[in-house]
Amino acid sequence: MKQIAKEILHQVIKPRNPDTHKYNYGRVLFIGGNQHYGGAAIMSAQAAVNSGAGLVTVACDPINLSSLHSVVPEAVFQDYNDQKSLETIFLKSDVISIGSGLGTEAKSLSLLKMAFELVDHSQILIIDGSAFSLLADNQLNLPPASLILTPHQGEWQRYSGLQIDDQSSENNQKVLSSLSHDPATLVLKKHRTEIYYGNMVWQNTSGNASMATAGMGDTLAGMIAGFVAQFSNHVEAVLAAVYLHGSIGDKLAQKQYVTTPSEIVKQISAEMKSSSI
Ligand SMILES: NC(=O)C1=CN([C@@H]2O[C@H](COP(=O)(O)OP(=O)(O)OC[C@H]3O[C@@H](n4cnc5c(N)ncnc54)[C@H](OP(=O)(O)O)[C@@H]3O)[C@@H](O)[C@H]2O)[C@@H](O)CC1
Ligand SMILES: Nc1ncnc2c1ncn2[C@@H]1O[C@H](COP(=O)(O)OP(=O)(O)O)[C@@H](O)[C@H]1O
Ligand SMILES: [Mg+2]
Repeated sequence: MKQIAKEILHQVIKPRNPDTHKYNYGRVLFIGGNQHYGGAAIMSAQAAVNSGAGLVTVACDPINLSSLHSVVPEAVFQDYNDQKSLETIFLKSDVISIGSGLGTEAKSLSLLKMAFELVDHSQILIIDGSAFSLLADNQLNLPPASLILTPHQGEWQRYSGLQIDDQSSENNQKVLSSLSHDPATLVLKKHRTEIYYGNMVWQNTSGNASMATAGMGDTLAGMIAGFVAQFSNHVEAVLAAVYLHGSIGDKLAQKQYVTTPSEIVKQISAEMKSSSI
């Protein structure tokens, strides 16, 4: 298993070409944020915006509209009940992240099915949070797209059928390759998060227990979305996002006991700047 170290940031994050505009940095769509979990979609959007995604849209329950705009005015709102408009935005997106705060009700399942039907080979689909509970309880095949799965160990247990004690590299690789036709990226979140792609396995070396706070994974999904939207090698971009998320937490934990998602997102851009030099 390879260790992910700081060098990955310098490898992935490069100075921006001066002659560019926002659409060169990717269109990202989040589908999630039901009546109870609006915060999850908002935290993801905030992380993607601060990671440099060019245009971020959040398709969520309309109850979240004013809180979304008060926290992240940069994000575009889309009512997830308006199927036609959602489909139009979906087809124009480079990266779609579904599941953070999606919930497990009938609406959540119909949105997941819609995403699996619409997604295309040229798009990157991130699957997070509630989507794993839906996948575990319903017979759905993963679609043909560049897939990035970001479960925590409990979600992976539910979906893969592997008890946490049985989640060895060999077992995880075996299940992952059986789940999808094309190689998918698995980000198995835990104290030392592991990333799987084909026959490669990496272990993160950053992150700490001050980060065991609600929304920390939603924030990571947003950072991954922002990174894969703008950096071309999407596996390296995932490694960099995972490392940066943990290393920001490590810096903050030198001076504080608890780290919140809002504090992480404030540091992303400055850390990216110092890594790009
Ligand atoms: N403000 C908001 O809007 C927020 C919205 N959120 C949204 O909520 C949805 C559900 O997300 P969720 O994480 O609560 O998942 P859930 O399906 O209840 O599984 C949790 C169970 O799994 C187990 N477990 C085992 N290993 C684990 C590990 N490493 N890390 C964590 N858990 C681990 C553990 O079992 P235990 O160890 O306690 O026996 C635990 O009881 C999802 O859409 C998410 O985006 C949240 O982000 C919060 C903020
Ligand atoms: N003890 C820990 N050490 C390192 N990282 C942690 C620790 N606890 C939580 N994290 C990180 O926080 C995130 C939690 O993700 P998740 O459980 O999906 O959160 P949520 O769904 O509440 O947003 C993961 O990236 C995980 O690696
Ligand atoms: Mg989560």
